[in-house]
Amino acid sequence: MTPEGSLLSAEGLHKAYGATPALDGADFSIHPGEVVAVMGPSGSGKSTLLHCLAGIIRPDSGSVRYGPHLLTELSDARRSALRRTDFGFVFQFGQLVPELTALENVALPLRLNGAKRKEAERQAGEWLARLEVDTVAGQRPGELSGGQGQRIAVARALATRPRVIFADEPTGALDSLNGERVLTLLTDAARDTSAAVVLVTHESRVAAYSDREIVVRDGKVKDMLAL
Ligand SMILES: Nc1ncnc2c1ncn2[C@@H]1O[C@H](COP(=O)(O)OP(=O)(O)OP(=O)(O)O)[C@@H](O)[C@H]1O
Repeated sequence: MTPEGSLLSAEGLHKAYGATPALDGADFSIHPGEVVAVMGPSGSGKSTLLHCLAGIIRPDSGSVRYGPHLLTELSDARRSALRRTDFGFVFQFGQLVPELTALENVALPLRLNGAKRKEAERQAGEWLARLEVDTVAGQRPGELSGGQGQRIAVARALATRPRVIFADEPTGALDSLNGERVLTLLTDAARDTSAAVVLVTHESRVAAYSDREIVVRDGKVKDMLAL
């Protein structure tokens, strides 16, 4: 299955950790600008699916295609280069560099992609304003609230204008008001920049921010519409 016009698609993914199967023939596809919520019980394989789609881990079998690239065939170096230029990541905890200020954290991926310091910090400042955390630009992660930290993580994920954003329980550590705010900002900004979002979540209210929901169960993917 390579659904017509999809940006990222996977077919027949299998992955086991020792004797524990995590993915058992999972298929997936997402279109440019689409927000897909990945739901499912704990241990069903959601994070493993996300890591395979993002080229962080290689499945035991099956293929992942991103645009013209067959991710599952690329070398580790090519996959990491593609992750840096084309993908953005937001996880539940601890992704900010503790020694850097909020502004420097958001500027970092731009610097890694070759931007000069001044230009990287100018763009980072714009993203902080957009995520409503420009007032804490000079503070370090240890001095921020959980909600502020996640907004900065979202700003950092969006700053390089990735084609795909992978978010694994991005609001898991936040109260519901902060969580909803972060999700609104993430999905609005993604839609504005036509980035696709793969959003792994336990919470069904999060699915309200998506265009489509899928459920992972026992390592297989089911389309909610088909259930
Ligand atoms: N690094 C690992 N080593 C060994 N087993 C693992 C590893 N990562 C995941 N697993 C196992 O693979 C299965 C799928 O895990 P995965 O984290 O993908 O599920 P999940 O749906 O994201 O779970 P949760 O919602 O609890 O985060 C589980 O049985 C888990 O214990």
